[in-house]
Amino acid sequence: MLTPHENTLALPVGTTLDRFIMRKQEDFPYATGELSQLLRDIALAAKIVNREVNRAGLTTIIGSMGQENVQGEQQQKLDVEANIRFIRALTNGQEACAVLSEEEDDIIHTGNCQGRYVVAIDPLDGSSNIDVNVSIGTIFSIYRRVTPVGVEATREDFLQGGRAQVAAGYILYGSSTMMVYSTGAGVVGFTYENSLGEFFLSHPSISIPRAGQVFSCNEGYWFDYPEYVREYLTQCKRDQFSGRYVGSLVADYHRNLLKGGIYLYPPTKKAPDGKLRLLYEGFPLAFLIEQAGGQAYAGTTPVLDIVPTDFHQRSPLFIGSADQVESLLSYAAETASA
Ligand SMILES: O=P(O)(O)OC[C@H]1O[C@](O)(COP(=O)(O)O)[C@@H](O)[C@@H]1O
Ligand SMILES: [Mg+2]
Ligand SMILES: [Mg+2]
Repeated sequence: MLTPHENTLALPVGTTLDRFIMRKQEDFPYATGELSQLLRDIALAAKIVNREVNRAGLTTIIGSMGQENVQGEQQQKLDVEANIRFIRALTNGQEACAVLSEEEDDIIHTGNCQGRYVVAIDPLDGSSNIDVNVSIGTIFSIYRRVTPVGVEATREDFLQGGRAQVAAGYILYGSSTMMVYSTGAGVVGFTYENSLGEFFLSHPSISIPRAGQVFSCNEGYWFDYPEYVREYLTQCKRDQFSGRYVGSLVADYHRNLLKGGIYLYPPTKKAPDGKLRLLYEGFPLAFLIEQAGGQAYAGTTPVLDIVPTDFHQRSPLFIGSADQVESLLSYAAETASA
């Protein structure tokens, strides 16, 4: 008799995302199907954003909005477009009662107070790479609400902490488009077939190699990095590990997830708490990496153990192959004990 997880893994490569989600739900007869529908809603918005990304160079959707978002960062037209598309899909889908987006100051109430889930989202990640046709992405994180069904969601629904996530994932708009997610029973990946308009199972069970030989960080900030990070990176170079940095978190993360490696965004003078946002970048990617057998730390604290206090809170991020993250932590421990 197969366990529910094994049953899902037994599905063949080429299974459509819809069928996969349906079969996975059959493994849990008491599940209501709302989370499954929510994942379908996200996949639908991803297809629309994928279309916009693909033709961005031919439309007026490329370029800057000429204004900053709530993070004080230049907003790109595609940031705004992706934000609209995901919020619309989540609103129309009726499973999410509220959405937290990188592009919005406050929670967006969808008007679906019966919805049992809330979603935190980075609609378009790597926006500095849009204009130059380099891979970009979307990152999402799903919680079951703690407030009662029937009333509006509140801050508490979003500030439950990373270990409370029921699902998380990302879409990579790359040389092919992929959706990778976990509902807490391993990590699966689907590749989008443009002409058929479907995501197909391509990576039935993703686990990150324990020993990676890649480091990914913005070395332009080298002199701002903590000493222990510089020492670790120097050792990586002595060991002739490869340096790989796209500058789109989703793309850097995806490569390391499949091939092994560590991604580092340490605190810098410009960003003393790190640059990446906890609720829609750090938490979802940390949830996935633990599901894939890797590790994620913010300094010396596991990312998923951080208690969030703010929607747009930032945090350092060291994430990837277990051996590499542990090695980095040993440099941190040495510094602390010196
Ligand atoms: O230019 P930097 O400092 O290396 O920052 C790159 C990082 O910033 C981000 O672009 C932030 O994401 P957004 O594009 O969603 O704001 C990450 O994707 C990326 O890894
Ligand atoms: Mg981002
Ligand atoms: Mg973004």
